[in-house]
Amino acid sequence: MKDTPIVILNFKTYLESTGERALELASICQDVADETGVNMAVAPQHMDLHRVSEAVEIQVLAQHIDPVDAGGHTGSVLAECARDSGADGTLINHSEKRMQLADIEWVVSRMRELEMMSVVCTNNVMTTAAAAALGPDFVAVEPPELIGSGIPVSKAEPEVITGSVDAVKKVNPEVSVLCGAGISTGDDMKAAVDLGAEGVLLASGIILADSPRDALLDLVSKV
Ligand SMILES: O=C(CO)COP(=O)(O)O
Repeated sequence: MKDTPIVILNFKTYLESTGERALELASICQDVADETGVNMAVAPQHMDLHRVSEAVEIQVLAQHIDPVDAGGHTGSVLAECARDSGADGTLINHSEKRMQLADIEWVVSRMRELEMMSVVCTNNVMTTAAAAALGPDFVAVEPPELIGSGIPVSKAEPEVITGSVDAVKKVNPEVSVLCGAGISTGDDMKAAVDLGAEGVLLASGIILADSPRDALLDLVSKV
């Protein structure tokens, strides 16, 4: 059983969520999860996976894993290395790190073999349906033009969420649908959940807030 609604905070490459500040932000997420009972996960940069996963009990995800087996692949991110660094799973095909379909399938399968969580990011209803056919744990639909815009997908493009939820039900009802892009407030998250999303994937609204703790508490206050 997946514990939803879930909030996944993607640390991206913001300085505000890098290094020591990744640790601070992950601890805040842990505190908010403990205080509110809302399931939270964090996706720090690869270099921060180990220290973050040592410091918190909430789930820690990689931002990307390469479709490679162990061996001669200099510079690639190996699934087993992410796991041994403390990752419980990974984001796959984020719009800032797009992959080919066969490679997405490869990483989803490897996550399943390693009993790790897979979150495939998509950009619209059609790609959400395609991703659901691969059987990941989650798909996260994020219209790229709204990412980092402060304009929440759950208000600007509600049909992308309802359309994704409907499509995924038909293709593979075991897959949970998340949404993201421009989400930052409790109203944004409530609107997403009311539209059928089982959680949100977000970044700038929390990471760049004056008080990430207050922003997170507000985010989960209505679900
Ligand atoms: O890309 C996103 C999360 O992975 C969304 O980013 P923002 O929350 O900054 O719009």
